[in-house]
Formats: sequence, C-alpha cells, structure tokens
Amino acid sequence: MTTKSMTTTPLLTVEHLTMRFGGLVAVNDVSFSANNGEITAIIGPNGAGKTTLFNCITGFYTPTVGRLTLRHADGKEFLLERMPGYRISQKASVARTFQNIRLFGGMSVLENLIVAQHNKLIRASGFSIAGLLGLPSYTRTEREAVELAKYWLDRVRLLEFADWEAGNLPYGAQRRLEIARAMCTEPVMLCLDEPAAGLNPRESGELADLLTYIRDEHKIGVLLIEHDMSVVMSISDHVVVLDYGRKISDGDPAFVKNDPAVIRAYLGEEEDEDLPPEIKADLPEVAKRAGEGA
Ligand SMILES: Nc1ncnc2c1ncn2[C@@H]1O[C@H](COP(=O)(O)OP(=O)(O)OP(=O)(O)O)[C@@H](O)[C@H]1O
Repeated sequence: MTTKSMTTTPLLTVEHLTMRFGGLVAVNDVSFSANNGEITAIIGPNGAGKTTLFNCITGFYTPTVGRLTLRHADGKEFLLERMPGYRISQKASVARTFQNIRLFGGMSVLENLIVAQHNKLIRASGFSIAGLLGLPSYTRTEREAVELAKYWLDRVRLLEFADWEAGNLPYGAQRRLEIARAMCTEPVMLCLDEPAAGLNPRESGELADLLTYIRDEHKIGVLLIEHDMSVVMSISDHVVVLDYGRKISDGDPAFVKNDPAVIRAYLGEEEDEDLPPEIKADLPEVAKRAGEGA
C-alpha cells in the first residue's frame, strides 16, 4: 500500500468481498481501499474477477458476502452492497463505463451528455410538465447542463462533433464520449472498464492524459480495469492485482511490478512465451529472469 493511501480516508472500502455463481467463486474474499484524488487500477489475467468486482461495486450484482462502503467528502456513507444500481449512480454518485461501449448511438453526441444529466433536470422541473415548460429553476439548470456538456466535449476534443450521431463517431471518439458522459453525472467515483481496449498507442496516451486530468483537476477517485500495462503503470497511484478471484498483490506500481506473485500470475507456469508484449515490456528484469527460469 502506498504511503499516500494510508494517510487519507478511503473513498471506497471493500471488505471481504465474495461473489459466487453457483459453484464458481468469481471474487474470493477480496479487500482493498481506493482513495479520493487517486487512480486505483484493478489488474489481473483474463477471468481473474475484475469485471465481477466492478459489477458488485456498481450494483449490477449483489455480492454473496462482503461490505462495500463509499464515503463522500461530507462524511455521508453508502453501503453499496445494499443498494440497487440506479441508486448507486443517483445517490452515491458512482459512474461507470463498460467494456463494450454503451452509448445512445442514434442520439447526437450532445444529447448523450444531456441525457446523462436527466436526474438533476427532472428535479429542477419539480417533477411536473408545468416545470418543464416554464420554471426558472428548470431553465437555469438546463442551461447549466448544456454548459457542463460543452465543457466535457471540449475536454475530450469532441466539441466540433456535438451534432453528430454518437453511433457514427470513430471508435476511439466513442470511448472518449463515454467518459465525458460519465463525468457529466458529476461522480465522486468513476469506474472505467478497459477504457483503452481497441485504442491505438496515440489514443491510449491521450486517454492517460485525460484520466490524470480528471484525477488532478476534479479530485475524484478513479477505479480502472485495464489490460494495457503502459497506461496502468504510468498513471496509477495504486494497483490491486487479482488472480482466480483472489487478491494477490496491492501497492504502488513499482511495488506491484516487482512482486513475484504478480510475475508468476502473468507468466504462468509454462507460458512465458505467451506473455502479452505490453506486459513483457513493462515487467522489470526480475520478471524476465523468472520467465527464463520457468
Ligand atoms: N454472470 C456470470 N455467471 C457465471 N459466471 C460468471 C458470470 N460473470 C462472470 N463469470 C465468471 O467469473 C469469472 C470472472 O469473470 P470476470 O469477467 O469478472 O473476469 P475478468 O477479470 O473481468 O476477465 P477479463 O479480463 O477477461 O474481462 C470467470 O470465470 C467468468 O466466466
């Protein structure tokens, strides 16, 4: 665990989380914490339980066992394992993106970002048609919603595409739009499931810049599942490693890269030739030695 992590109150505390699907234990007694103003990466080989963990945090699954506590800066606490998904996004202010992009493809780029702000707009309307038609609070909130959408479109370099159908954007742009849409909900924690998947190296670099901007300028917690080790190791403050559902390592990038348990998990017993090049490139000398000795 990093020194920084130990000195701040965690935004998210995961305690003894277990998720079973029948006889399969996808997440097995996992505990860790994630801080505000930090990027926490969850890494691990395919099938390690990363997405299942995300699905528990964001209310898609109710964990079999365990406690998930989210603490807002004002001290308000939310026990996420007891909340349905829509309340986790609405009340606990947790936003997420998905491995497979889930935009409203037939809506414009701008509309995608306005729809994301539906909750505050409907509140400002006083939940009435009359409100939608004329309440000053609604008009003001609507104007602010457009301003926020424009701010994030600018951040992700999509302002000039505001009127495009979202489904017609190139793949990398759709990934950026998903992050912009999540940020328009003004989350305290942003959960990103493989945001670099399918991006070229230039786009991955830009994604890394965007995530560090979100962390540094907006001071929220970012939880990141990612296979692209160049992204993970360059921007994460804290890395949690899963393998076969269990946590096998937890610390800052330098610690995790050198942890023999991580090296073994990625190399396997006899599979050093199959190690993904991006991991091979990033693991230190000790990893290569371990591979040679396997
Ligand atoms: N809804 C489900 N029902 C049954 N088994 C599931 C379900 N979801 C996930 N699993 C299983 O749980 C294990 C962990 O899967 P999960 O998708 O969480 O891994 P992952 O680390 O995200 O993998 P990847 O990196 O390939 O996305 C796998 O064995 C998977 O087949």
